[in-house]
Amino acid sequence: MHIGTTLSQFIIEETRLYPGASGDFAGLLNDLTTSCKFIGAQVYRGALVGALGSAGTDNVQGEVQKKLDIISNEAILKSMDWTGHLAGMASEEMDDPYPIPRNIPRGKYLLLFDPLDGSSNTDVGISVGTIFSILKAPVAGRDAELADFLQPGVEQVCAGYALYGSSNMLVYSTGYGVNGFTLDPSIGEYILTHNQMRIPEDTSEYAINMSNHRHWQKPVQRYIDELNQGTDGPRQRDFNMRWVGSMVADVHRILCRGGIFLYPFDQRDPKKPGKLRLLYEANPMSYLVEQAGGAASTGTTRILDIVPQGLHQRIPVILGAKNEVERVVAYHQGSFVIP
Ligand SMILES: O=P(O)(O)OC[C@H]1O[C@](O)(COP(=O)(O)O)[C@@H](O)[C@@H]1O
Ligand SMILES: [Mg+2]
Ligand SMILES: [Mg+2]
Repeated sequence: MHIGTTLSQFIIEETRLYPGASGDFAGLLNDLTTSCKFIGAQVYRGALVGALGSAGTDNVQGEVQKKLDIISNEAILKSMDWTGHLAGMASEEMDDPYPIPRNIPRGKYLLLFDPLDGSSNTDVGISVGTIFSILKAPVAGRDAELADFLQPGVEQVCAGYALYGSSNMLVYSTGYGVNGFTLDPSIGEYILTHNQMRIPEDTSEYAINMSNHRHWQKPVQRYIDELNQGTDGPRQRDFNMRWVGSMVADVHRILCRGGIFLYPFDQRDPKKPGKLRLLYEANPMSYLVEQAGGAASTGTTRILDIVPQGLHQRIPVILGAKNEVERVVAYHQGSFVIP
């Protein structure tokens, strides 16, 4: 597909790759990306539409919800629950799966999403986004049960995100590489601008919240300390650090120019294996990263192989440049011999 292709043209072309496709998936993706245009418009208008600040409610994660968390969640539910493409939806902001309204036919797909990623940045004008993951419903045409959502990441048929940053971008994959589209506000269309995005196997840029250093386990402390030692240390070259505090923005940077992103296990709350959610954040981002030639691990396990135990399960996340992720994994295995 050539640069300049509209998203709808791209989706139609991609559907040709699936002989016998009904068009349901194309319809689902079109409807979902329309809600991303709406959410983006709310984010960009911000204070003008009273969208900033806290909603004063807590979510199932025990976090105070921002108004934009709620606005985004509602936008996706309302633009998707009547389409007939879905057997069910699950959101980072809702305790339980969202049942499709009674009078609507149940579809073939399940939609899982983080309606607004980077909530701590909503009120300060820093990039935020929406992350989504699409699975096949084990039994099409009936209400999805909670267990239906607990499929390993390898089962995803599509994953992506919308980034509400200096421009509104949509990046996704259906298993044929990763492509990025930029919203042209003058025509309201996403246009293909980033074809077949690739992550270089090596990098000199890492992203981690350094303020958690003392809470990390030894392998991660060792890895990060060596990066910070630069030319004075065993890596014998300098590394640069970036941390936006919005996973969607940090991962987008890695898809654009490479890097490694870590939100590792930390000992602050040993019961909580990590901050990021497996189904809404780790799985879709790991799918994109692997499709772009990178790797994604907890430090000990390939993320896409994990069998989810719960809707809001959290895990450690280490993803990006293949050789760096493999080095962190090797440190976890206690082998100091780098592969
Ligand atoms: O504030 P911290 O500890 O650096 O955490 C930042 C991380 O938390 C998140 O904001 C969590 O996502 P939500 O905003 O969707 O809750 C990630 O986007 C980001 O990578
Ligand atoms: Mg998030
Ligand atoms: Mg969120």
